[in-house]
Amino acid sequence: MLFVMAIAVAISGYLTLSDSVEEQSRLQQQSMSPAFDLVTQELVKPLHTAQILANTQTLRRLMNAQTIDDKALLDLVKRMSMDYNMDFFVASENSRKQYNANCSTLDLKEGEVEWYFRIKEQTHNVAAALGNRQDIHIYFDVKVFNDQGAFLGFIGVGKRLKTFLDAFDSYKDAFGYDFVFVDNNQDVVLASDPNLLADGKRILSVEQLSWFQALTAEQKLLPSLNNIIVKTPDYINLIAQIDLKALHWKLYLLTPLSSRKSASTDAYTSHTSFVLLIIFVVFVTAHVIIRFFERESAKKHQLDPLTQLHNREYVQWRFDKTVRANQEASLIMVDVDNFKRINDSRGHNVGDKVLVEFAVLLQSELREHDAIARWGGEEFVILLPATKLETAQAIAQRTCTLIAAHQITLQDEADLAISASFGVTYAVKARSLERMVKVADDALYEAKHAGKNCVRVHKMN
Ligand SMILES: Nc1nc2c(ncn2[C@@H]2O[C@H](COP(=O)(O)OP(=O)(O)OP(=O)(O)O)[C@@H](O)[C@H]2O)c(=O)[nH]1
Repeated sequence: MLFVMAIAVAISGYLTLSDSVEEQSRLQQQSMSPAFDLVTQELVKPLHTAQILANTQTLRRLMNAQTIDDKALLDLVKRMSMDYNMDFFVASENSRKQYNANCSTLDLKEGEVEWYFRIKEQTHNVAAALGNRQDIHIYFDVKVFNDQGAFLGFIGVGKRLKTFLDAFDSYKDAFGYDFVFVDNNQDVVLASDPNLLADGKRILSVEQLSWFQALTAEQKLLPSLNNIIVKTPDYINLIAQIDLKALHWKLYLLTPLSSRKSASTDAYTSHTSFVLLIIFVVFVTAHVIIRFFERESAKKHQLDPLTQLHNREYVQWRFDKTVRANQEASLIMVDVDNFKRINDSRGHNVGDKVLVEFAVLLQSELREHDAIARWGGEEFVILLPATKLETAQAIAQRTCTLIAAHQITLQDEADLAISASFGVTYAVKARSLERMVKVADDALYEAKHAGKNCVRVHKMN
């Protein structure tokens, strides 16, 4: 049983391992793909659209005019916003005005509109900034140039982040991961942890985050942290990194391994229980079957304590084999004559001795494949499989003669002569032992009535 249990645990371990690897890949796949989709849909797409529009001739022509046609530019912004279903704006260097999708304009005054003058000075042509603190938005600003490369202003798109953050929150609930957007200065610009959200006053560097600090010096220098596992005293995280090249941003997705651990533990528990249950059922079934066969076998092999002959069960078992083999069979019932008188006159012990010697005499005339049993009292049954009636009758007759000629020698007593009566029957196809015994018994009864010490034959109907 211990061996079986050890195998069970080993199988379970193997199944769990392969399952947990599958489970982990599946979880990773499951948890990452919606995040990638979300980033593409909510962030990369608006950014790319703004980049394409920055190069359109109509926009560049309107923005390149010395005197900006405010109405025409507002119309264009409105049309682009409707066409792409995004809120675009244009900030013009020549008019120092911002043209919004809702047809409003805003003067771009130095000292008041900080982003315009800051991003204008940056070398990158694309910038992203968080704004509108009450309903947080991300703004992508793409520089627009004329054919000569002179700076004309920006085309920008504002993306409301509430949907983005809500979606991330639901993924966080489902998969437990966190995200952190980091700009080219390694500053955290956007994160699922509200405490990390840049608020304009306090900008955190990614290097201040506990998981980043837990990385080795070599890992920190790697171009990508994809598939790096990082351990802090509180958690173990798997990192996935997406580079938003246009913005020079990186997105880190942190998936806690604890949820995977529990998935693996669950898989292990369920497999072990399943395998143990199967082992238990197999064990109990095997036990019951073995016990059944042991009992059957014990019954078959139980010998009569006095004569050492087999019992009825053994004859039944041999008879069933004959039936299965579709064989003919003969059957002889034998009964010691006047046995009561022997018992009464010579005592029970002598009666026993007679039965023992009688059994030996019966066997002496039988063949290897014949089956003999003590049927009860002084009555015996002999099954002769694959034996014709004539042969069985001849065997019965020989045995009858042998017994009648035999003298039982007794200590301090005169020898004792015995005889027996025989009833024989035969079946072309053995079907029912009970039936054959009944017919043979009838023949035996006839032999007794015919004066005993003789053989009688009754054929089966
Ligand atoms: N000594 C001894 N006697 C037994 C044993 N089993 C049964 N008997 C006795 O065998 C006797 C059988 O007697 P009956 O059935 O009248 O048969 P019978 O005297 O042989 O008469 P017939 O069969 O007509 O020849 C009974 O007295 C039983 O008590 C046994 O194991 N040992």
